[in-house]
Amino acid sequence: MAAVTLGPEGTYSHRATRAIADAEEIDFRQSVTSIVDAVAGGEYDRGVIPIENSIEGSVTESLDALAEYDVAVVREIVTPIRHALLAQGKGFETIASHSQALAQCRSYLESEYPDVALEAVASTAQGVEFAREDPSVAGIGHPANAENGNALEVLAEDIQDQDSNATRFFAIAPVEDRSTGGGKTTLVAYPNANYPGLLLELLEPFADRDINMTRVESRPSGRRLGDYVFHIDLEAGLYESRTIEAIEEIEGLSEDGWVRRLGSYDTEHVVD
Ligand SMILES: O=C(O)C(=O)C[C@]1(C(=O)O)C=C[C@@H](O)C=C1
Repeated sequence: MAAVTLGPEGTYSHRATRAIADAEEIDFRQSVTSIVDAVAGGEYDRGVIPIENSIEGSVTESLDALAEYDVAVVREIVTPIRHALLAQGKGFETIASHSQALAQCRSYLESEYPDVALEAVASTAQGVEFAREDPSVAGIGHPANAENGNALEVLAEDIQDQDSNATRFFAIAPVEDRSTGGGKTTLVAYPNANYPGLLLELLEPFADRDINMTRVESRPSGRRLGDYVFHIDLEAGLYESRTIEAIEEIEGLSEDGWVRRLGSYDTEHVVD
């Protein structure tokens, strides 16, 4: 199964992708949006994108791409994130990594390297590659990246602010692969309305049917200030009549906008 994820080799997204595709079938892109675009266009059977981190919260580029493109969510992959500081030696002046990783290590960086410049790059593995090429740069990423090519020193391990640090990824697929089977469902709703009680009305159909909502996140629609797209995750499948009925109510509230059912799926925990 041909899959695409955030590169280069060695990103956390790459590690998550190995749960659904063989190593030789995985290609890399430089941004989450280009991954979603490639899957929506049918270039790949699967794409893996980060959605949410336990310390830093949503990966907003991923949410916005899911609202913009028509794709299916076919699996949720949850993995622990344990960051290491990698460099050719101690003489670096810049630490390069993905903005999420820099934020997840904020306390460590403020206490150990208050004067070092932080540089946000396309991915953790990209930062590590810069460190491999340049002794003035250190990278933050998975410790296994130290051994890829010219070995780097592991200057510190487990530098994330919380031991329990974990990220949720979505495995996405072309829309034909949308499934109604699975214990969780993701929706994106754009009511294109703004009146007192709208959010309450969007939540009630689920509460009334005892459906547990595991996440609701609003993102700006980009059309005007105060206008939002809602990303909703449910602990229920689209094969259940209560889920269909609740979504039909949401569709009724969104007559001037739209509701997209991204699909139902199960969760996989990847520990390595
Ligand atoms: O840069 C990587 O290694 C990624 O796979 C991206 C990403 C993210 O966007 O959250 C994935 C997991 C970690 O939370 C840090 C970075």
